[in-house]
Amino acid sequence: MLARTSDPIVAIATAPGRGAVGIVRVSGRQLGPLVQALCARPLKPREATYLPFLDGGGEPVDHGLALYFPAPHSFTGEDVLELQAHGGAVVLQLLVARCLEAAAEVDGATGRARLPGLRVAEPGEFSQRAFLNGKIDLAQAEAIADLIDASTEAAARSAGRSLSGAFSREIHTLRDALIHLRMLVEATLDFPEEEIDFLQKADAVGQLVALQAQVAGVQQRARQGALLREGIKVVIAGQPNAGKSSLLNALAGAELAIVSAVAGTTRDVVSQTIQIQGVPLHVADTAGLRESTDEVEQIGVARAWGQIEGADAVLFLHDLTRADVADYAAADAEILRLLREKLPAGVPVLDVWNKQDAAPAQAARDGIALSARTGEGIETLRQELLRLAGWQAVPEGLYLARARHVHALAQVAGHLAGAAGHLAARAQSLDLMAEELRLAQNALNEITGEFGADDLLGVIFSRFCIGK
Ligand SMILES: Nc1nc2c(c(=O)[nH]1)N(C=O)[C@@H](CNc1ccc(C(=O)N[C@@H](CCC(=O)O)C(=O)O)cc1)CN2
Ligand SMILES: Nc1nc2c(ncn2[C@@H]2O[C@H](COP(=O)(O)OP(=O)(O)OP(=O)(O)O)[C@@H](O)[C@H]2O)c(=O)[nH]1
Ligand SMILES: [Mg+2]
Repeated sequence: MLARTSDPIVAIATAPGRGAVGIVRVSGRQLGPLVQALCARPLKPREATYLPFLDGGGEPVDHGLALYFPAPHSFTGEDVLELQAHGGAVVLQLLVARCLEAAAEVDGATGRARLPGLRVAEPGEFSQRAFLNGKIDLAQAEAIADLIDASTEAAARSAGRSLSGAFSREIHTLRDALIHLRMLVEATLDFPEEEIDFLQKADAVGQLVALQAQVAGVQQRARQGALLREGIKVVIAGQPNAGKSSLLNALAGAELAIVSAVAGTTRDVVSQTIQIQGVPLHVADTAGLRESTDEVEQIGVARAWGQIEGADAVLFLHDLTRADVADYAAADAEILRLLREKLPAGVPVLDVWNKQDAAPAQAARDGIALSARTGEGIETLRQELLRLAGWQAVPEGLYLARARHVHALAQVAGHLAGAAGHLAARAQSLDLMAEELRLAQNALNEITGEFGADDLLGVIFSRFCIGK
């Protein structure tokens, strides 16, 4: 649950650990008396002032820059005080403690506490206030967290674009077109005798078709953005000694997993996130799949299946030097049968033929032939992985969307399809069409948070880091 939104709050805004500068930030309704206690003078709005930050005895805790942003012209929309101090864990803790202490002190001028109720902020609470005070919408607030968490340049750039409001503006454009259509339909419902004429004249069908196309476009870019943010999980599976660990190492460009000629080397799952054109791929190397009497190996095989069941794509690795041996091929066929049985529909299984360097020239096989040892064919595999992930390298206009946004857009598309059905059926079901359009708008509004349940907000903001 989120804490009370009216309390003044304080937190260290910079990353934990040592740094040249560290910032303590306070947000609340009336910070003047607190400023007086800490800085011993009033601060000019939005101007950096170098001064000592004072403790209760008038001694400096640190010397730094104080910044005061009077409401509503601040990040949160409330009064904000920033103490930009030296970046040490202890000095910043001392400053937070000093803020709490000064807030509780009685102000000589008023006879009341300087800042009643000041408390340490919950994670995400500064951004939550910015949202509640209309400084940013929900999609932008999420973009702040995504920008901070971005692990690739492409992810950071598209989060920056969402933060600037580009994603929200597209959602607003869709919403405006939707509202226009709703007005048309609702007006027709109010004047039933003119119905056909009205909708035809305004080309309601054309408007709806155009809107569906726009939603499809945004959906596509949001899906790509979600991919950039979340990536996909790729599991390397196959018989012992196929070269699974060698392949993980080749993809990662590092000796992460133990490679040996002993069949059954890998037992624990070894996972690594690699990037291909900025798309994060979470790759897992697993134990070779075979019947075993070794207890530890059995556990390894069970873990491998556990990984496979959670995969977005499986690389089924085969040893080309043994692919024509009847027993080997039969074991592969059995593994494939189990893969099909255990994998949800739609999860691709890509055949990868390893040890091409050591295999005699072969007839072409479905899938990709490569050598984890020499690196031959690895680039082809990387491109194929991008394709499997659904990456289409849209060069411009990506937003770092979340699964939540993709889901909401799918709902919008579903309701619009419903509306189109009712529109085709005409008079009998115009009220049903109106309802579908209303539901479509609700789903759109959920993205920017202009309509949304409190629990949804709680989930989003509680995942922020403290002080954000
Ligand atoms: N020192 C510091 N750097 C920071 C932040 C901060 O809080 N403190 N931010 C925190 O995340 C980000 C910047 N976000 C901010 C957003 C709005 C305003 C602000 O003062 N807005 C006013 C005035 C706008 C204007 O002059 O154009 C407003 O919206 O009315 C400040 C910071 C990144 N860098
Ligand atoms: N010639 C050749 N040998 C390879 C290649 N890839 C792997 N090997 C060798 O095949 C053997 C097994 O490689 P690993 O990567 O340990 O195989 P694995 O599939 O992880 O095996 P388990 O962990 O036991 O299931 C090692 O001796 C590797 O050096 C390759 O592309 N060419
Ligand atoms: Mg291995």
